[in-house]
Formats: sequence, C-alpha cells, structure tokens
Amino acid sequence: MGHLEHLNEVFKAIDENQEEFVELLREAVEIRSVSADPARRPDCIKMCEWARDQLKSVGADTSLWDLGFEKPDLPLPPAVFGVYGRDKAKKTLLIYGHLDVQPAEKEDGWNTDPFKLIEIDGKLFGRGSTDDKGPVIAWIAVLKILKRLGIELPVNLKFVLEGMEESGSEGLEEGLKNNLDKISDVNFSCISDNYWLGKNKPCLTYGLRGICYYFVEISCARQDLHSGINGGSVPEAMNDLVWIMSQLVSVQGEILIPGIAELVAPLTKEEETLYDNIDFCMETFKGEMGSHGLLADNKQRLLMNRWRYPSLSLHGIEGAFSQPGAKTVIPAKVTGKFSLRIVPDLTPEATDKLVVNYLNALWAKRGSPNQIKITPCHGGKPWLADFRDANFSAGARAIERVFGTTPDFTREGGSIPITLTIQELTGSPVMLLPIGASDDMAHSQNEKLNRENFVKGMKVLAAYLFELGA
Ligand SMILES: NCC(=O)N[C@@H](Cc1c[nH]cn1)C(=O)O
Ligand SMILES: [Zn+2]
Ligand SMILES: [Zn+2]
Repeated sequence: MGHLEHLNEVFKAIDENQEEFVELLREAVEIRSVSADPARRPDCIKMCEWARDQLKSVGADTSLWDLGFEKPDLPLPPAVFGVYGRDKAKKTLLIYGHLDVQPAEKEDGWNTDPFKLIEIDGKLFGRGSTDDKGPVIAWIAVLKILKRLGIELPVNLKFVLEGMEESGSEGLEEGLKNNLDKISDVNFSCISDNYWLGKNKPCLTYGLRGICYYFVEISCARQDLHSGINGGSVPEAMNDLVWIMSQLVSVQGEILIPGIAELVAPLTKEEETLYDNIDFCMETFKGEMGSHGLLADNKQRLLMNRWRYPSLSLHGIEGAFSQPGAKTVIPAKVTGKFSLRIVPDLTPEATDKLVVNYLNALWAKRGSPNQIKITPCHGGKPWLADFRDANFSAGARAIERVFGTTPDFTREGGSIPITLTIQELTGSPVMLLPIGASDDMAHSQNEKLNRENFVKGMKVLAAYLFELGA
C-alpha cells in the first residue's frame, strides 16, 4: 500500500479518536508545570514523567536525562528522551517540544481556571493548550494512531522534551552535549512551538528571535517606609528604577541602548521582497490583540519589527506595590525586569555587554546613593534557516495534503533557545511547524487551542512523517 492510502486511514482515525486526545490534553493542562515558579518544580518533574509514560505506552524506548540543579535546593526537571524505531534504512527525525508553561492565575483576568481545560465554541482554553502541551500531545496522538492501525513508521523518531523552555532551557544544552552519541544520527528536526500568522492560513517558520533577560535591583532602605513620615527625606529606589526603565526604549519602540542597532544584519533586497506576498493584515492583527496602536504603518515594516529587528519590553517591577487600593508605602527594594528580543548578528554576549554598560552609565549619571545590582538572567540565540531545503518541502507538501493550500514561510518574533543548538549539534536542518492560530494568546490570559487546529495539526504531523520518509 502506498503512503497516500495510509494517510486517508490515519486521517479518519484521527477524526474518530479526537476526544481521546482532548482528554490527554486535559490531563496535561491540570499539571501546573510552571517553570518560573520554584514552588511548582515538582509539577514540572511530574509533567516530564507523564510525557515519558505516554511515549513509553506507544512503544518508545525512553529515558530521563538528569540536568542537574538550578540552585542548590532546586533541581532542574529532567529532559525526556525517546527513541521510536532504529531502522538503519530509514531517516531519523528529532522532535523537540516543551512541557513547562508560563505562570497563570485566575486573578490575572482569565475567564476560567487556567489549569482546567475548558472547551467553549470549539476552543480548548487552558494554560499550555497551545504552548506547548497541545503540540506535544499531537505528536503522541499520531504515534498512538499509527500503532493502533499497525502502520509502520516511515522514519525513525527521537524525542527531546524539556521542562524549562519558558525559563531559558536551563541545563538542556549541556544535556544534549552529554548525550551527543544519541542524536548524532539525526537527519532532520521539527519543532512545533509557535503559531500561524493569522487564523486561517498555515505556515512554516524558518527564523526565531533570541532573548536576553535582565533584572535591575535597587535598594534604598532596610525595610519599606511610610511615604508621609519619610517622603522627602530619603532618595527612593522606585524613583531611581522608573527613571532608568524609562530610558530603555522610545515611544516609537526604538531601543535607546547605544550599539544595539549597529549589530543588526543589514536588510538585503532579496530579503525585502519576501515580506510582500505574506498573507497578513495589520488591522486584523491589531483587532486580535485589542491594541490601541501599532509601531509601523505598513505590513512589511510591521513584520520586520516582529521578526528581523530587535525589540525591548519592560515586564514588571518586583517589590513594588501592585495590589488594589492606595497603600502609602516607599518600597525598600525593587527589581525591574526587562528583556530584549535579539536578531542576527546580535549575540547574547554582545547584547549583555552593551546593556550592562548602558545601565552603569545611566546609574553614574543619576548620582543616587542607593544600591544597584544588575543581573543578566538567561540568554538565547536567534535562529535563521533556509526554507528551501528537503525538510521544508516535506512540511509544505504535508500542509497541502491537509489544507489544500501552500503555507506561507514566516519568521517568528518569539524565542526557542535550544533551536540553534539542536541544528548545530545534529548538523542537520531544523523546521518549525506551528499548529496553533495567531489568536491563541500564548503567555497571556485565556490561552487556547482551537480543536480544529489540534486535529488538523495531528494530520499535518502524520503527513509530514510520510512525506519525509518518501
Ligand atoms: N513558544 C516559545 C516561547 O514562548 N518561548 C519563550 C521562551 C522564553 C525565554 N525566556 C522566557 N521565555 C519566549 O518568551 O519566546
Ligand atoms: Zn513554547
Ligand atoms: Zn512560551
């Protein structure tokens, strides 16, 4: 039987068994694997063990790689490694995904409990539904279906799943380097951990921005003070911090740190034309976010701002009063948090140097007697690939089979720190194959994955395996 006939059977079985896979996603969403919260570390570990058990249940050889400790009393979640098939005559595909999620509280403004999967109008709401538990489960679903139907896999598979992606993939690069012999036979890699550019048209992604995250801690007193009793008598940490944070980015979104713009790879004529035919509407994008404005006045420039230029975002101030009401306090210690999304040819090292020099220069100018501590937190490199290779061709053909349309080739503004490492360590091409839609609201309130995207995503992944093995 040819691979096409197999696919029709596989697609039918995916449709008929979709409820089972929604239930798997429900189980996974209920595990609060928030990697940024040390108190949730046991849940991150539990989530990795859960995924290991799922892979085992379909017949993969699995192991957990110990990745050591984040801090003396805080173990890193293990990486899940799975091998499915060892046929020397077949190509080997490495599948990467992550099992940890961003923090979420109902009080943040969710309409439902973030850690309960709730379906409303075909949308599966829950933290991690789209980023990245849904896509990981889509892979597991494909294996379950192929096993059930007794269909031989057209390629060998190797899984690398981790529990720290949302916190910079700490420990994973070392874990991969320690297990190089296990991934040296990989011919292709695929990551499903980003989103379509819109709600209707699928895409394949060939670029990611990197990330450099910073903490700036300023302290002014031993403990919080009364702003009536002490206001006007002490230089305040919060005033210093807000002064610094207001000088990082302009109202037009331009990064004010000297030297950053100069390290950005120049735009070539060939690259410029790539943005013209992409199916993207600025007004729809603005509407989906409910934003009050955009930082560009044409589609091409807006996409470039998201994909090929760096950006700087202010994330929060730890220690500042943020509850409802009007507490009259002078916080004793505040920590500002911001990050830069970096692009070729910026490196985390060069970015750290420029950022730290600039913060030190600002601090000297401020002349405050308070104490400052600048901590570069995690860094991840950008990634840019050639979308004209065999991996992308197989992905594009798979999408055509399921959607009857060719995908757009896109870049992504977010970061998956391990992507470049996987490409370099395996010496083979990586492709990003998103299944979620642009309005999934990853990292935000009411994160969701459309049931249709979930089901069609499984079909695309299955078709991709057959195209790759053809
Ligand atoms: N789906 C990819 C993703 O969301 N990646 C994160 C990675 C990250 C790095 N530091 C914190 N998170 C992203 O924010 O892009
Ligand atoms: Zn993700
Ligand atoms: Zn994420």
